[in-house]
Amino acid sequence: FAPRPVSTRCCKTRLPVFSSGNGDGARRKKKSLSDRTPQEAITLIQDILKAAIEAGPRAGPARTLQAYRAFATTTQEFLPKLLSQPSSVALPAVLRTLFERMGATYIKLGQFIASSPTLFPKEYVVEFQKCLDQTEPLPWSTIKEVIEKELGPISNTFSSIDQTPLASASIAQVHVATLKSTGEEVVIKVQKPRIDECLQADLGFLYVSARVLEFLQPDWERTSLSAVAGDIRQSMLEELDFEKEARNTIEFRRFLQDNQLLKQATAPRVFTELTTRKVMVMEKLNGVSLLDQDTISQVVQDPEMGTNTILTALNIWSMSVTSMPWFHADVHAGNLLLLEDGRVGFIDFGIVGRISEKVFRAVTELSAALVANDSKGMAQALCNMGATDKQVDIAKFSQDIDRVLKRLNGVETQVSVSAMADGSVTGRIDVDDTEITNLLLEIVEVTENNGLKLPREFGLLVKQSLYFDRYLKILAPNVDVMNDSRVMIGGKSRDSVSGEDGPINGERINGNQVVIDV
Ligand SMILES: Nc1ncnc2c1ncn2[C@@H]1O[C@H](COP(=O)(O)OP(=O)(O)OP(=O)(O)O)[C@@H](O)[C@H]1O
Repeated sequence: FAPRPVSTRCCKTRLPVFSSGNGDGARRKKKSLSDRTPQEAITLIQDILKAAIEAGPRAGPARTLQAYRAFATTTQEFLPKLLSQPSSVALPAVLRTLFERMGATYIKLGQFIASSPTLFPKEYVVEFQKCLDQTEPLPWSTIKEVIEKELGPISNTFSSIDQTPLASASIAQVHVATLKSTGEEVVIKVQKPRIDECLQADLGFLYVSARVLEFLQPDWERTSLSAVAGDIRQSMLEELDFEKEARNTIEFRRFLQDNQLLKQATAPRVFTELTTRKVMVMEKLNGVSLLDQDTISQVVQDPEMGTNTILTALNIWSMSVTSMPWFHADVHAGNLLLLEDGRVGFIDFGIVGRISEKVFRAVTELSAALVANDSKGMAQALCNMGATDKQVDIAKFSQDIDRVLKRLNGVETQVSVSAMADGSVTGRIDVDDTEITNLLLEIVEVTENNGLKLPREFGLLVKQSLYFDRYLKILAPNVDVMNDSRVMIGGKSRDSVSGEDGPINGERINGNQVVIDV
């Protein structure tokens, strides 16, 4: 795994959309999203189609056909209404539907929008949360071809492979197999054929990204569009590189090992000799998704287990944020497993986030202020993190923060438990992603209303923390994160902040302590 230099060439490419040649650049900068006309939406959709078709010769005829179909079905569905009653059509829904139908590149772009509440308008962030990344599995013969091209004849390495996939998403398909050499059960994550060409050779892709960004964020003086386009490109290329994902997984395991955490949590052992950019072979973790219904029934019968599992996951994730150069930025329920041996399993290190020194320092200040219930301090920390060109009214800002915090504490959790005829208990939890996003958006909104623009990396971090907040409320309802003396925020317990003895940094991870880095 020799490190590859990251090309920045595309980030510097002069994109058509940035050109001021059409003469209306200055006017456009003053527009807001609500000023967009249906005709502009139609032109955008046509541009997307054109870019996808132009990429056809390199991405394959199937891609061109897919683009035509997506365009035809979406316009058939929405165009008549868009022309006759524009106000009755929700543009975010039109774009999201189109993206899902256009395939991998656009699904990934949609997910980027969904995970960037500091960059995009609320209605688009909420709508793109629904962007589905589940696809029809590819036939086994296609997947087999990829494996054999990358690793040689299957029979040389594997004694058996389950031809029915464990999962299938836009980029990869996952199959369970047994290693011939040791008899160990493994999973093979296989990149779908031509996906890399489709994404990378999509000549118009960066142009389309910029067009979409410009459409969603007309006020682009505040945001550096070229930087955002570069960000999207880089995060997509990273997801396409399984050697990179393997390195991340290995680094996370090393972090667990160095901190003596392997007894509480693990990440799959990667078989580097069986890993390429397109295929990754790793240890199969035996467990169930943390919020799987069957798991919950176990948890309900043994509440301590649920509490310990989620506290451990939260502790470890938070610690990794503060002590590693990157953090797992996609810890949704499907990527956290409760293993048969009681440990927590972290999987899928394809999407990671990085925080700069400046944000890291501000997050630490923010955490300390949060622990001390010091909303003025929180306002100051957010000021230190964000960008602004005017004076912020700290007193008003801190009052607004107070209101959001009160609402954060008041979030209801939906847990239903039923007793079955055979005496067992089952439970069901409705995790409402939209509500989590709304809370995050509220923080961002309050900050923006006070004249500050927060960096995207902060959005990723807060979103993960809000997920954990929700899991805690579900699985460890007796832990009051904001007031419990066992809770550690930003590496300091509430007691230690108020001058009493509290756990020190090195002792942060134990079953009873929670570390929250906002
Ligand atoms: N090491 C593993 N052990 C057991 N199951 C695994 C392992 N890796 C992946 N899986 C299963 O395969 C599914 C998909 O894997 P993964 O999340 O890595 O793929 P993905 O294409 O990046 O999906 P997404 O981005 O939608 O989460 C997981 O949700 C999990 O059920």
